[in-house]
This record gives sequence, structure tokens and C-alpha cells, in this order.
Amino acid sequence: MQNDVQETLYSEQQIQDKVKEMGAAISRDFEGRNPLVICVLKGAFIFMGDLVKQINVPLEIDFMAVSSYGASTKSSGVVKIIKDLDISVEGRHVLIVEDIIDSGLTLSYLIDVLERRNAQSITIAALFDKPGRRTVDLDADYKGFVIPDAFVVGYGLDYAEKYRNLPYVGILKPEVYSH
Ligand SMILES: O=P(O)(O)OC[C@H]1O[C@H](OP(=O)(O)OP(=O)(O)O)[C@H](O)[C@@H]1O
Ligand code: HPA
Ligand SMILES: [Mg+2]
Repeated sequence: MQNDVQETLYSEQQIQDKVKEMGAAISRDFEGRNPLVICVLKGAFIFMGDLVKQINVPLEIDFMAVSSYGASTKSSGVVKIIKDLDISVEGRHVLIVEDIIDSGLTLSYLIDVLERRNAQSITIAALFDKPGRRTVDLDADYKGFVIPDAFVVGYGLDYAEKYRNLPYVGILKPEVYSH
């Protein structure tokens, strides 16, 4: 698996340091608001686990699974809900936890769904932001790293469902993407 990686972009330590910073900022801002923290599966599963440990205010968590990339490095443009939330967002302060904002289609779709369900507020925490690929105008409230226009894997992020378990984030060798 490691042999498929061409370059490490962010080490495990760099990611952990950033997640700590983000958790501290979120803790300050969400004091007394009992947020409903939503993990966008599958990509955000590791970030979510690490991030909530760094948030020191009472909160609730829930999971939603959406997918639009399949086995490709480009969005299909169609966001599908694979698993919906168990807890109602009505009247809640919602914090959406995403691994990456790329085209922005996934988040714009989710925000629209949660607004229609009458969330009181919607805030976004994204570990990676790839602004060069945006097709809809959208930004995160809490952002980890701004990254160049390359398809990245690791720390939850996959290529064709693989590499999610890498503890760091990197770019694969070109021949791996073209398989
Ligand atoms: O801004 P966008 O262009 O919409 O891309 C970002 C989304 O794409 C990935 O999910 P994917 O559809 O690959 O599902 P996964 O999380 O199960 O890998 C990623 O985890 C984000 O949710
Ligand atoms: N890597 C993995 N999954 C993704 C990416 C990426 O760069 N962009 C959107 N989904
Ligand atoms: Mg994916």
C-alpha cells in the first residue's frame, strides 16, 4: 500500500496538530450550544473520531453516508444519500464534519437538505480544502489545510475504496490512478 504513494503531503503529526487547533476553536465557539456533530461518511470517519476528542463542550453525534465519486477521481455530480441521520436536526446547531471540500457539490447538497429540515444553524469543519476545483461557491467555517489540485488519499480519504487506513495524507503514483 505504501509503495503506491508518490508523496506525503501531511504527516500524521501535522494532521494531529491541526485537528487539535480546530477542536480548540470549535470548543470556544460552541460553548453552551449543545451542537449536533454530523460525520459525513465514509471519508470523514477518522477526522471525526480525532476531532470530537478535541472538543470539550457537550455535544451529540450522528452519521450520514453520502457518495458521489465511486471509483473515480472526479465527482459524478450526483450526490446520493446512502445512510440518513437518526437524530432530528430541527432547531439544532449542526456542525458538519467533512474530510475534504473539492467541487463543493457534496456539502452544498447536504446544507440544502439540512436547511429544509430546519436546522437552527449549520457550520462546516473540513480538514482539507481544494479551492481550485470548486464548481459551487462554498467555504468552510473551520478549515485545516488548503491543498493543491491533486487527488489525495489517506486519513479516511480513498481512491476506489482503498488507502483510507493510511495515517498520513499523500498523492498516489500516476500509474495507480490510471488502473
Ligand atoms: O466537494 P466534493 O467534490 O463533493 O467532494 C468531497 C466529497 O467527496 C468525498 O466523498 P465520496 O463521494 O468519495 O464518498 P466517501 O466519503 O465514501 O469516499 C469526500 O469524502 C467528500 O465527502
Ligand atoms: N481524495 C479522495 N476523495 C476525494 C477527493 C480527494 O482528493 N476529492 C473529493 N473526494
Ligand atoms: Mg471517496
